[in-house]
Amino acid sequence: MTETVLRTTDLVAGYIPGVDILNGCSVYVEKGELVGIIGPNGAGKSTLLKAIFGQVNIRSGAIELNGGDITGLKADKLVSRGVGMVPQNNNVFPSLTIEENLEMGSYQKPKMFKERLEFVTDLFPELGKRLKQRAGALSGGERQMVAMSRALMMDPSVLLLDEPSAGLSPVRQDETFINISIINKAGVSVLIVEQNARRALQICDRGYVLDQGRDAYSGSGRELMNDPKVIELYLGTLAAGQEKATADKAKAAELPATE
Ligand SMILES: Nc1ncnc2c1ncn2[C@@H]1O[C@H](COP(=O)(O)OP(=O)(O)OP(=O)(O)O)[C@@H](O)[C@H]1O
Repeated sequence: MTETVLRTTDLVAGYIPGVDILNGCSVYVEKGELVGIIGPNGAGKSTLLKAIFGQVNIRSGAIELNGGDITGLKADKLVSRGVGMVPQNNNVFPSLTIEENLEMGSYQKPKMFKERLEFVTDLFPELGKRLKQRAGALSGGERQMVAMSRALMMDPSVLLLDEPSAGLSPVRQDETFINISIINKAGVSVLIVEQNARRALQICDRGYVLDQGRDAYSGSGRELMNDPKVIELYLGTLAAGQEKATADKAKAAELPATE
């Protein structure tokens, strides 16, 4: 039986009074799922994650975590309830070591540190070897790995990732998508917002296309990637879309094997 970990229902939210950015947005994540949010610039993708994470005023609608109402809770409460968030920018403390960054991730429950450190270094052995290295000295992709690991230190019910591939080179983007798959395969439910729509849909179980603050389309990653309407409106032309998807898929199939 499926179990819904996160659900937004008819969410209306915005930054400035009288200006709504989300206009009735309903999405859900089942336990163990990797769900992607794609859509044009300004559609409200990042705003959706920020609204879930208590950083945007919610005017109406509801957010539930594991069946309990979390609408309007502030970020620190949400973290202790089981929401992990990796913002797009400034998501590591550059002057701290990797280990100190991970400690910051478990500051609400320091007793969990040892066990969770084992969990994240099992997922990413490279982290375990470099615990004393300063986060500021890492590549963009490695920093993203630290940021995601930091959010995993509280053993979240759901991990929210805001455009994790933004600003990374194509190779680092590939590494980041592989790392997200690794996290999800370890049983973590993930909601990811991405501008790199095709690449995100390749790794997602399900996805939503957000348009003007509404969930305009939803389906499996494959369905959305092959839906002519979605391709035409959001992924480029049909032919180019299919060509690119095939090339990306071939590349994706190669990458994990070459690690
Ligand atoms: N802090 C803010 N204050 C006021 N308006 C904001 C703020 N952040 C975002 N917006 C506005 O909200 C709208 C949606 O922005 P959002 O970042 O959620 O879009 P997005 O779908 O993530 O797009 P992109 O892919 O370009 O980041 C935009 O019109 C943006 O200008």
